[in-house]
Amino acid sequence: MADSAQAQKLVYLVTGGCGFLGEHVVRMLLQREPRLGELRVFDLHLGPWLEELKTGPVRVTAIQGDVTQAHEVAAAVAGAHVVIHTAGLVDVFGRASPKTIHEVNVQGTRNVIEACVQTGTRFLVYTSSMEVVGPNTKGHPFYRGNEDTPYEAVHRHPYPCSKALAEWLVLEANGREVCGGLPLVTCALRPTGIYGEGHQIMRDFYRQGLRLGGRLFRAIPASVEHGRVYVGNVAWMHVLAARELERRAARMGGQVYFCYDGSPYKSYEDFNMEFLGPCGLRLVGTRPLVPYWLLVFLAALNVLLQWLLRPLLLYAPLLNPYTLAMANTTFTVSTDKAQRHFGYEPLFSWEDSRTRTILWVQATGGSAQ
Ligand SMILES: NC(=O)C1=CN([C@@H]2O[C@H](COP(=O)(O)OP(=O)(O)OC[C@H]3O[C@@H](n4cnc5c(N)ncnc54)[C@H](O)[C@@H]3O)[C@@H](O)[C@H]2O)C=CC1
Ligand SMILES: CC(C)CCC[C@@H](C)[C@H]1CC[C@H]2[C@@H]3[C@H](O)CC4=CC(=O)CC[C@]4(C)[C@H]3CC[C@]12C
Repeated sequence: MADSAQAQKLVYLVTGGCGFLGEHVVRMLLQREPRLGELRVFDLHLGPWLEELKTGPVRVTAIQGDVTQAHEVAAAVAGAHVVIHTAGLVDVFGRASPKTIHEVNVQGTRNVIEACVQTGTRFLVYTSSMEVVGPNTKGHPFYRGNEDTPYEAVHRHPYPCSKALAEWLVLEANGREVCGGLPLVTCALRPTGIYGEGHQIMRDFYRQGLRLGGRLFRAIPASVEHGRVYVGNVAWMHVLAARELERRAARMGGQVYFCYDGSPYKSYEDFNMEFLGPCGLRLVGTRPLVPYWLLVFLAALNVLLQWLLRPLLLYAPLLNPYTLAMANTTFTVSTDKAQRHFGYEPLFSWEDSRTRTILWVQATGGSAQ
């Protein structure tokens, strides 16, 4: 990616490229990265939609692989100019064991870093998470904070623990010498709760509302703000960060950026209603209908049931003590760091993001897709 190579076509690798966010990153790169020559999409499970991308002008290479396997990662990274590492095990419901979450999120990230170092890939963008910061186990609010806001980040749950450790590995690797003698440049992007086309949990809430006769029942006070960001803007931020990492290496290397856009500050449920409302659902109650102590009890009961039923089946409902704490603790960001460091502006307005998400829920919410 040197000056003389401005016209050179670049090879990008997106790990987790078939996931919710990964697919948007892949499509965004194809639409918005003019220097793209080859796009490698690495995932444990490849999506059939990749086939349609193979007919375009950019070479799209689908690689079925596992980030926990160092040799598979090294083979995929070899020859790539830029890696966008978005693969991860997103599990706050107890579906996977803590060991598996650690292996995928931490060891997988370590493998990506080592592959960059061994093969001479210099630019690495990591998809971190707001959860690296909080909400913490003490339920302290993080009210419209930024990357420098002091906050006691204390985690116990395997998912945030793994994301925090992986982010630290990525930032620490900034400046390491890669094969060929040049320094590795890394940065981490921290999305808050991502929404948009392909968001499974949004679809689950929609289906639950349909089953309940078009109603959802308020469980969380409307005053608790939960940060949300549109998937298209998160993808755009990844593409821009990857593009600018070389030119602005001194400024961006080793930095973290919250992902943000113009999405309004609302409670988790009120925010969902921005999409589910126009799809015919209604949120019943201006205040929580169930007392908080009962939710705490039900969440604990779900943990017990999960444990008891484990030999027979996987019982992993949305409500558990961790998700309840997540939804019930204010955590929102207000920052312009990405704008200052690499010129990020959201590509999609709130109105666009909302419309796109509504159309997606309407189109796929009731179907088995
Ligand atoms: N969904 C959200 O609200 C947020 C997600 N994130 C992060 O964004 C990234 C993407 O998350 P989502 O798209 O929501 O999840 P997702 O589950 O839809 O996508 C993750 C992708 O990684 C792949 N993957 C999992 N294990 C793998 C392995 N061992 N080897 C190769 N590929 C593997 C999956 O097959 C999947 O396609 C994750 O790193 C997650 O931690 C961060 C903040 C919020
Ligand atoms: C009425 C119930 C208490 C509502 C439960 C809602 C929960 C399922 C979700 C509330 C907050 C979500 C998480 C949050 O948006 C941040 C996240 C960041 C990530 O990196 C991964 C996803 C998630 C943990 C997200 C998961 C669902 C919630 C816990």
